[in-house]
Amino acid sequence: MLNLPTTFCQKYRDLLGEGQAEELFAAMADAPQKAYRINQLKSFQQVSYSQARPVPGISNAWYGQVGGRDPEWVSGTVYSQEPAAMFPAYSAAVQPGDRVLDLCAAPGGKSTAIGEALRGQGLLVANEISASRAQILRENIERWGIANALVTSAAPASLAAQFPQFFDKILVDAPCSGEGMFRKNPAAAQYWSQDYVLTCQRRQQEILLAAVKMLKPGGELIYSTCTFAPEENEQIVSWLVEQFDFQVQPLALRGVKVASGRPEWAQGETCLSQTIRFWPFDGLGEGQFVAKLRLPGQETQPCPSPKKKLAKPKIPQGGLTRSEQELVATVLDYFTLPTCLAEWANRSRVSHGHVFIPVLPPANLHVKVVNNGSELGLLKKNRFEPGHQLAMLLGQVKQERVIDLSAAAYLSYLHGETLPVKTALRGFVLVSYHNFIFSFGKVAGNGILKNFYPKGLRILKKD
Ligand SMILES: C[S@@+](CC[C@H](N)C(=O)[O-])C[C@H]1O[C@@H](n2cnc3c(N)ncnc32)[C@H](O)[C@@H]1O
Repeated sequence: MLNLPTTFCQKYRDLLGEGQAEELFAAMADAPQKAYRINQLKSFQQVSYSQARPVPGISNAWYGQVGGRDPEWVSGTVYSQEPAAMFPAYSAAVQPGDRVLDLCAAPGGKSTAIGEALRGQGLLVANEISASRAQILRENIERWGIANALVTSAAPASLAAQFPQFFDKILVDAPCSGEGMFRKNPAAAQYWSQDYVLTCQRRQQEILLAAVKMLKPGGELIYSTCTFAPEENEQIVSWLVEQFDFQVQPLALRGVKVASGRPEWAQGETCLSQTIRFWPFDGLGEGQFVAKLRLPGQETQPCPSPKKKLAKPKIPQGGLTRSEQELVATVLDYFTLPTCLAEWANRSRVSHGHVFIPVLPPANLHVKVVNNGSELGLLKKNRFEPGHQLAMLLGQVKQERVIDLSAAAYLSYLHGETLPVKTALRGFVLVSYHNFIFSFGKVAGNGILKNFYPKGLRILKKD
C-alpha cells in the first residue's frame, strides 16, 4: 500500500482540486504498468511475448513483462521500459544523420531508442555523470547493437566545454523528485519533501545551462521528468523561455490520451499548454512530463556525414597495420557483416590493444570516454580476440556460424561455464538461444565451447 506524505497530498489537492487529486492517489495505489520495445536494428527476430496490447502512439512497443534472463533481453532484441517513459525519445523525432546528445542517459532507455532511430547515421553522445551507471549505459547501448554512439561520463558543464553549439537535438531527461514513479518504487515516497523538489529544480537549471551551450542555433531541446511537480516541469520550461527565448513546439501524439501542461502552474505563458503530462489516472503508464523547445536561430543544417567530418589523415593515427588487419580478418572474415561494419579495416583504430571504429576522432576528446563507437575486440600476441560489442553488432544480420544452445546450456553459459558441444565448427562462433545471438564463444579441438560471455554480465549461480 502506497503511503503518501500528508504535505504531498495537500499540495496536489490544492493544485488539482479534491476530485482529481483523489483520482491521482487512487491511481498511484494501482500496480505499475510494464511494457517493452522491440529493437528495429534486430527486427528479423520473432519475440515470444504477447503483442495483444500496443503502447498507443509508439511503434514497436507493447504492454507486457520481460525477464532479465530472457534471450530477447540478453540479445538486445527487446528493452523493458515503462510506457510513458517511451515518449521523450519519440518526441525528439530523431532522423538518421542527426547529431544527438542524451545528457542524463543511464540506464539507457531513451538512448537505445535514439540510437535505433539514427540507423547508424549521425551521432549519439550518451552521457551519464555517475561512473557506475555509465557502465550500465554502455552495456545497454552495446546490447542494442548501436555502432555510432560515444558514451561519456562527465558533468554537464565539462561536456559543454567539449561540444559548444554542436548538437541538432539534446534530450535532458532530468534527475527529478520522481513523484511519477512512486507506485513503481513506493519506498521513494517516504523521502519526498517540498525542499527536495526545490533542490531538484536548482539542479535541473544547472544541467540545462550546460545543455543550452551545446545546442546549435535552431536546435531542439527535449526536456522530460518523471515527476508531477510544476516547479520541475512548467516552471523550468517557463524559465527556459524567459532566459533563452526558446519556442515551445507542439507535440503531436496520435491516438494517445495525454494531458497538457498547465500554464497557471508557472508564469501563465500560454505556450506551456503545448507541453505534455502523462498522469497515471489517464491509464497509459506512470507520471511523465515532456516539453520540446526550439532555440532561435538558423534552421539546423544537415550535418556532414561522419565520413566527411572525420577526414582521413594520410597516415592514420592509431590505424591498424597490415598485419593487425590480417589478425582481425581471421575472425571477421567468417561472419556476415552488417552495414555499420563495412570497410572496418580502413576505419578501425587501435589503442592499448583495443581495436575499435571510432564515431569521433579520439585525439580530440577531452572528457571521460566510456566507449567510442564500436569496439571490435582485443589484439593479443599474434591473435585477435573478438569483443562482446562485435557479437551484438553481428546479431543485426542473419549469421551461419552460430551454435544454438538448449535451455540448460543457455543458463550454464550465462553463469560463465564451458560446455561440450556437438559441432563440426572450430574457432570463434556466435552463440544463441532460441536463435537470439547473445555472445561469442570459441570451440576448441576437443569440442569444448569456451565461454566468452563477459564476466561483468554473467549471472551468479545462486541467483
Ligand atoms: C531520470 S534518470 C535518466 C534515465 C535515462 N534517461 C533513461 O531513460 O534510462 C536521470 C539521470 O541523471 C543523472 N544525474 C544525477 N545528477 C546529475 C547531474 N547533476 N548532472 C547530470 N546528470 C545527473 C542520474 O545519475 C540519472 O542517471
